[in-house]
Amino acid sequence: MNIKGVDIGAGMPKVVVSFSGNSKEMIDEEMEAARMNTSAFDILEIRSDAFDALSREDHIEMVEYITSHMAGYPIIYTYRTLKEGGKGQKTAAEYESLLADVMERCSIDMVDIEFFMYEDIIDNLVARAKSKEIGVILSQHDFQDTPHFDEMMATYRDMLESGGDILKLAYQPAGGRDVLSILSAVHDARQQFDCRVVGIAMGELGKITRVAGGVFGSCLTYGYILHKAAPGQILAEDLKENLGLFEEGK
Ligand SMILES: O=C1C[C@@](O)(C(=O)O)C[C@@H](O)[C@@H]1O
Repeated sequence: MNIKGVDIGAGMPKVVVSFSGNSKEMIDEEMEAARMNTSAFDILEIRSDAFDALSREDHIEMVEYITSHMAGYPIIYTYRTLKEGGKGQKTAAEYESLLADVMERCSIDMVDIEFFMYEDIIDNLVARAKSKEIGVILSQHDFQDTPHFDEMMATYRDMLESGGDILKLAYQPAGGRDVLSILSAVHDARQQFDCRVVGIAMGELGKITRVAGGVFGSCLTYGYILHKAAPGQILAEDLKENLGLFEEGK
């Protein structure tokens, strides 16, 4: 899956930085910091749940403001709902309408769709993304818990069957065993289903999954440049440097 020269799923995991500013001033700061750190990341994520207070038109304008200024990078559009750890308070119907509109009108390369919405919403959004040639990340987050290994495997399989190009799970581990379970699920899903996967254990305990997840098959790792978008995120610059440890021939 090659987007703007970034080959996702080949070689090292690609570093995604999340922009989570909620005003033009904050976004300007984030874009400026990104331009000063171009070697620290590969992909940009717009966390649009930060724009929840804006009207639809202003929301779209903010997204376009970022995509036009950062056009050289692959851009993921993510509206993270409250129940999956974000700030987004929209109902399922509003969520569907927003994502559909953004896919129609904005220059995004990938869209993050929360997999545990209603099935018909997922089907509609995936179909729309495919028709626009927008890459589909299907995701699930739990900021309280880590499910059992078998459940993670079933979720990865269901996500693949629903048309996900990248399948992403992010959970809060209660201990080292949970971190290992997540890495095992990443490893086995990658092997068994031959798909692009991401597995993140959040918090301090989970940092190893952000740095070493690629060894087990994770194709993306999320970091930050100015503001953390999730617990345990690592500064993009440090992330890139540490990923180098796992690079062949280094
Ligand atoms: O899904 C993810 C991963 C994440 O939750 C993290 O733990 O880094 C951060 C989110 O912005 C992103 O959409």
